Amino acid sequence: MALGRKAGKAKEEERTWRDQLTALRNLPPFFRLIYRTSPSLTITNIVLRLLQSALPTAILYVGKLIIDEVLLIIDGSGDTTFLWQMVALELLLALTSDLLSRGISLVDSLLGDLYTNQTSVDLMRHAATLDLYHFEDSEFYDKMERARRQTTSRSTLMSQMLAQFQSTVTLVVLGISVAAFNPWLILLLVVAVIPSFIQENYFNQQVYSLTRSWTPERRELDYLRYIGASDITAKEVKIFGLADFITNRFHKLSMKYFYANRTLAIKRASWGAFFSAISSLTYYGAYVLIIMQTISGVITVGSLTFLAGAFQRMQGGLQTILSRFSSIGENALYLQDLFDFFAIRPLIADKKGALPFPKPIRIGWEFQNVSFAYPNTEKYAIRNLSFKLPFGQKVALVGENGAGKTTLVKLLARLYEPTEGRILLDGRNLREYELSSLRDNVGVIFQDFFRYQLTARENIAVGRIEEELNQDRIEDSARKSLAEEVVGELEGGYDQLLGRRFAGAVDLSGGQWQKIALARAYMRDAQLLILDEPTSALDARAEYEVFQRFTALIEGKTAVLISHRFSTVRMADHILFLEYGGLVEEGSHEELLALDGRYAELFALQAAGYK
Ligand SMILES: Nc1ncnc2c1ncn2[C@@H]1O[C@H](COP(=O)(O)OP(=O)(O)OP(=O)(O)O)[C@@H](O)[C@H]1O
Repeated sequence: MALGRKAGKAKEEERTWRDQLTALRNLPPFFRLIYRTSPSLTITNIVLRLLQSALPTAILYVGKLIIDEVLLIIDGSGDTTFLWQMVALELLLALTSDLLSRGISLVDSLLGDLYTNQTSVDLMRHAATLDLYHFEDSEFYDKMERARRQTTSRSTLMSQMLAQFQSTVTLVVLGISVAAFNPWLILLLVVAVIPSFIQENYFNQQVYSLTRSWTPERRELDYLRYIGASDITAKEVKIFGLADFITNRFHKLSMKYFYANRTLAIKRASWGAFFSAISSLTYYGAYVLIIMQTISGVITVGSLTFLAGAFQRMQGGLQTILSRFSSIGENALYLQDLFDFFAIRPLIADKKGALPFPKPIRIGWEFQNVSFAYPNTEKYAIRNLSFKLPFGQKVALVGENGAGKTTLVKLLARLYEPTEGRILLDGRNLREYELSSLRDNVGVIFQDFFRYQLTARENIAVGRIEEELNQDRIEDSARKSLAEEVVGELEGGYDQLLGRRFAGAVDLSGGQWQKIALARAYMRDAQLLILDEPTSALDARAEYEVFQRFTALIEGKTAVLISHRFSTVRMADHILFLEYGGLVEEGSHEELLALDGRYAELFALQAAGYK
């Protein structure tokens, strides 16, 4: 079944000649990208290559003049001064050619590095504009993975394009001079090279199809390599003895890919050898032709060396141009992946004439019959949810695992949009507000907040990174979130590198990390602050203290708290009890206890645990 699917997929991925030719239209925008990276280096590159492209013909021609002159001198009618002048000229040309080649490869590599950096930056910038919808879609990951690979390998395409231009000019110059002696040689050349070009092209397409159809597996291989040897997984891998499981899985999958690749490589090599033999045959055919013309006195011995040399160079040159052409076509196909990625547009974006976020908020939020299902799922994570969140209120969301609390928060922060129903803010749909000003005014600390392997200061400053240098604000936030005592114990204080990945870094306990992450909420200073269980690793007393401070310190702002601890939850003005994505009870702690429903039941259960 899986195999059948794979075969079907490979077919679907198969690229035709037409696709490859169509992909060539990616070259002009690609060239513009290169030019934009550095106009001066691009122009220098072209000028150097243009100069270099005339040199092979010139060197061969001077060689011909030298041999003819030597023969004349032997016969007694030559000009020795002219001969030495020509030898000196050839030396000069050879030196220039060497210098130009080195210049070209230097400019190529500088331009290539700049291009790689620039594309990586563009890629990161673009990825940052996309929605969570995209990041939860495996097809998107495949696309991003393919595009990411393009950032480094596409600088080769750049050199290829420029080299192609150079080789073509060289070939035209050589072709004109050879045709002046014997036009048939050109025909022979074409016969020698075209079939091998066709086979080359065919195999390039096959390789592309194979690589492309294996993207998910290659992603899996990368993933296995990562979990097999990473600071984050090392603990579990050891405890559960997973090393063999991971390496075996990696080995099996990588060998499958190897076999698929090997078959193709063998076929390619065999056909390649066959067509090379044809090329050699035609070269010797042309050689015989030129020798016979020399013997019969039609051309001089100097011309013989010129033509034999020029023919060989042209054959090599044409072969390179054609195979490079198919490799450019293939690379241009890969380039399509990069452009496809850049063409992905965020689904959540500003409408025309989007409104600035209200400052201050007057009324607050209202969920009207909101339902939401995650992409590619049928199941609703939020169902027909209606409630009001008045500005200034402290609301707690309660419910068992999977009840929809985090999802509700994501909707409130507009990381997702409701599938049905609407969310109003001050009477207007949340969609009508500018996304950037919304993000500025809504701060969320998630339960799975990220532990940046950066300094303590930076870990706090990410809450509002523009204030990275505002030490007072950072210290103030740390004080409020109880992170101050954590930082106080660090040898390097705020400059201490955290985590395990880099030298000199110090790792923190789960609770200490949470205190640091909570400081981000105070850095943020938004009108709506949401804490989605970032306190679960704190001991009961610390969590109580954190929330008590939190509600007191953000007086006048709206807060949404998620916690499984009722001692914390009861501090909220209003509590929403969610079950299966729907609202089942709401009210203050006392009201909900009096109701004696689901909330009271869970509260009693937890209280019993402490008795
Ligand atoms: N990215 C996702 N893609 C698909 N389904 C998801 C995704 N995230 C959550 N879900 C599903 O949506 C439902 C609600 O999940 P949510 O994370 O909102 O629950 P929660 O109340 O925050 O749970 P917990 O207390 O465990 O944090 C669950 O059934 C979950 O399986």
